[in-house]
Amino acid sequence: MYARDDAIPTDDGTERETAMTRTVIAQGTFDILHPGHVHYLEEAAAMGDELYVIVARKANVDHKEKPICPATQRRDVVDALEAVDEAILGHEEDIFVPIEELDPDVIALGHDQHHDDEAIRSELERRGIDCEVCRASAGEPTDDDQLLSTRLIIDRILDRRG
Ligand SMILES: Cc1cc2nc3c(=O)[nH]c(=O)nc-3n(C[C@H](O)[C@H](O)[C@H](O)COP(=O)(O)O)c2cc1C
Ligand SMILES: Nc1ncnc2c1ncn2[C@@H]1O[C@H](COP(=O)(O)OP(=O)(O)OP(=O)(O)O)[C@@H](O)[C@H]1O
Repeated sequence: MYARDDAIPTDDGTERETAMTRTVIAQGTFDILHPGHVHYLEEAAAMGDELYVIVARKANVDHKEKPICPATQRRDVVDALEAVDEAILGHEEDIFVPIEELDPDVIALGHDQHHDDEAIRSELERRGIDCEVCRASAGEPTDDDQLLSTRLIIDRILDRRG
């Protein structure tokens, strides 16, 4: 399934056909990357052709501890991942502004994100954005010592060095 127009040259170069690109959005805090983030972003990338990642602003992280790293650093590290086409800083006040600008085909919510899927769907509808909302799966540790959560990494640091 495709959505966004992309002009491409035909064999004789005189006319152009239309191909479509399926755009996916993932989002999150991404403070101290770990393999769970890689799992999520690779799964989100596989849902379409282009993956954009919205990196949450500190002010909007209000359901847990604020991130340690600045937003630009979190964005730059996410942007360097192979699965990611572009990471962008989220909007400070209205989280639907980047969605309106990017006009995605899919929003991939993380497996444990606190957002209510139905509330997001109805806000998208209200704003006239035609977009699927799906949930990604949880990445599991591949060995007992893996830390697939920023909070667990910070807890381990505090435990060992605090
Ligand atoms: C569809 C969607 C769009 C979002 N856009 C933004 C945004 O523009 N700015 C922002 O600061 N956070 C944005 N967020 C992130 C949330 O506000 C929240 O901070 C985010 O879920 C981080 O939590 P997590 O790291 O626990 O997943 C967005 C979340 C969703 C689901
Ligand atoms: N183990 C994991 N498997 C799959 N997705 C994950 C995993 N850990 C985080 N994610 C996803 O990555 C995105 C960003 O997550 P976030 O930055 O909150 O990381 P976190 O490790 O869950 O943080 P914290 O431990 O502080 O809650 C979210 O969509 C989240 O669901």
